[in-house]
Amino acid sequence: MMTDLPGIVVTGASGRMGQMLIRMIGDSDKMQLTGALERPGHDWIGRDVGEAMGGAAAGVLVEDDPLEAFARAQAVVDFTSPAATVEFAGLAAQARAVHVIGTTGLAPEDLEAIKHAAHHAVIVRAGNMSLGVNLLVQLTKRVAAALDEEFDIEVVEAHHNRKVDAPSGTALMLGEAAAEGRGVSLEDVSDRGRDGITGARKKGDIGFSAIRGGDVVGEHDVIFAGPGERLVLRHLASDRSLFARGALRAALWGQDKTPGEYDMIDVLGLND
Ligand SMILES: NC(=O)C1=CN([C@@H]2O[C@H](COP(=O)(O)OP(=O)(O)OC[C@H]3O[C@@H](n4cnc5c(N)ncnc54)[C@H](OP(=O)(O)O)[C@@H]3O)[C@@H](O)[C@H]2O)C=CC1
Ligand SMILES: O=C(O)C1=N[C@H](C(=O)O)C[C@H](O)C1
Repeated sequence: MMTDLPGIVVTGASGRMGQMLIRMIGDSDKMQLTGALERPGHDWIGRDVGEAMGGAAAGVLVEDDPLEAFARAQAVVDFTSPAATVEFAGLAAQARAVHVIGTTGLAPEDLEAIKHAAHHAVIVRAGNMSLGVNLLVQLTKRVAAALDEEFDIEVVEAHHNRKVDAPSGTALMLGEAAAEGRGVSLEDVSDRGRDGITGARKKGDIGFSAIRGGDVVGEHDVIFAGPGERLVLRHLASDRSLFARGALRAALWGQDKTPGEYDMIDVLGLND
């Protein structure tokens, strides 16, 4: 039933995050699901999304035309793939819908395209939508600023065996925060994918390691390893609903904002 509540389109409706978001919107009294998208040819197209998910009818048919769906909505919540997200950013801007981007693995040229779309609409993008990780980002920045290069910084992350990108978006956020705290550019100090005779660790580098296995939702450690002591900042996610909750909060938060690119630090009011 159509009401005055903000209408949300979920892209990648059949995905792990897509299904979580659709369930959460169905349970919410602050928003309504007005669209569920999948790519052309997907076997859910034309089916009621609730029934396709194995539950009760949701009254929304899965469709494959993003612009038509975005034009009817106030927000697009998008956890898909980099190529899809770049396309959706242009279309959501055209429709003037808030675009919440959770997709990770975005290349520099993808980020450039998203930045361009944000001239015309509100975009909230974060590699992790949880309160805990965004607090950890702030903590990481502060600890990195307090410790000198005698402390080696390593970011270690673990995820389920279906994840396609590494390092995770969260690991990169944490690496960026550590670099910012140190007053350096992550690009200059990032050490990814050690293998073989690598030589000794370079002072000042920020290292990344990725573990993939089973159904791990998402685990991140930022290690500050110094002489005689080691400080470990850790976040453990045990339920994907925390990412969906953050994304839907961002979709509502963005409704009265001026066009531009925002992140979850803005949404959660964690700016220091
Ligand atoms: N920021 C955060 O807090 C979080 C971010 N993520 C990120 O979100 C993304 C998705 O994760 P997850 O849900 O686990 O992945 P899934 O693979 O389970 O879901 C992705 C969905 O997007 C669909 N999709 C891809 N391209 C298109 C397209 N062009 N049009 C419509 N649908 C499309 C896929 O369909 P198909 O199968 O047909 O390709 C699939 O249904 C990843 O980048 C992940 O890292 C995940 C959790 C939290
Ligand atoms: O792919 C996932 O699952 C997750 N991706 C995000 C990331 O790349 O950091 C967030 C979360 O850790 C789950």
